Amino acid sequence: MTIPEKTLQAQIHELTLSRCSFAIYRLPWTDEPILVMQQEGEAQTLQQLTELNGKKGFVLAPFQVTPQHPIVLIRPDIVAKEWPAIGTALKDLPQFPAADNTCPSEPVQTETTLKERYEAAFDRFITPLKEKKFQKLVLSRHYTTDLKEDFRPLDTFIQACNSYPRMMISLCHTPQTGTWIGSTPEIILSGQEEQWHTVALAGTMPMQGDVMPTEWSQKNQEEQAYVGDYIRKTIKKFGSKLTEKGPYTARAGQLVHLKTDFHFMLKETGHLGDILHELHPTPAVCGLPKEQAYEFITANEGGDRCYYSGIIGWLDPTGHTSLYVNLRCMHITGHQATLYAGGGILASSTADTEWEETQQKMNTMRNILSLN
Ligand SMILES: C=C(O[C@H]1C=CC=C(C(=O)O)[C@@H]1O)C(=O)O
Repeated sequence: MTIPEKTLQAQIHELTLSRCSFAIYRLPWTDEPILVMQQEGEAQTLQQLTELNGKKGFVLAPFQVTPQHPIVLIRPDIVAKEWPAIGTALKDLPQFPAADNTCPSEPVQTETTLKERYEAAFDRFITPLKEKKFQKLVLSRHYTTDLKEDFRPLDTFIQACNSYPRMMISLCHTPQTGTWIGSTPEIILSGQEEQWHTVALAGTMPMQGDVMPTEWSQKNQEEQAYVGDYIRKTIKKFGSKLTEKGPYTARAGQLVHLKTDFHFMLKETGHLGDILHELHPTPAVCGLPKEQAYEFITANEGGDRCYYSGIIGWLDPTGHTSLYVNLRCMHITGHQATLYAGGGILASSTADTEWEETQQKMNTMRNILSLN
């Protein structure tokens, strides 16, 4: 991706310190940054995904909606593509008030403390799995790291674009959500007119140098099949002419996942919010049975997922929609970043392997931070 002018880097940095609402994103296999910005007021907040029916804009939805973490919708007063047009669009902006600086610095935890905490959560999760109360539960964690003095969000966005051509890269800021940067491999809903697409993505292995490993363990195959079954069942309620491709091995940075593509037809696009409400959270980020798993995770995970494992992207019922699950992401707070990752746990899982998998997933963001 071409590097924008230095003034643009500084301008975007300033905007992340204000009460402006904007997103810059880049779709997989494209080289085109897209800016969506609200020129006045703050992003709309919603309490339910169904409220997105018929709406257009850039969406950031949390894993769990709470008063602190609403669904936000950035009104697309400005949409600009490519750096020169983005630079022009940002020239005559009104002055936005400064963001509340209410984020006290988090103490940076040692790896030993983080691992002990993870192991305790793993124990809470594995017991009901072994008792067959759940078929699958996704356990996630987060950790906070200090950023370099000269950290610039747009630099990191560009590093992510250059490092991860297959992923959807985003930098999103609203007063309600703060600043999020991510690099996600997982579509939740994309398409236009009658043609729609979603995926079942689960199971993880590291790349072997430049070679994609393709021998999948039974555990990985099972955890992906749960996601596939759930998506198939959900999509059948809304769409017709469902076709499926996979599971096949798909690369995501230095990892590979098992992926099934689902293509289907929608007669009308005014109810995309209903589909999202039914799909989210899929067993790729939650578990089965869904409602009980959701309750269990929010009560027992021991952390706040905020916008990690929620939904991020562009929604347009009359044009093209590209919505993703917000994975491999981080929340920027002052001079710190909080990175998030999780993984599917089955009764056969072991804590060490699952911990290692979250490390590898967090490396997606960690690696580009160290490039800055
Ligand atoms: C929950 C995450 O990944 C999901 C997507 C692909 C593979 C996954 C897994 O192997 O567990 C997860 O379901 C994450 O990146 O935090």
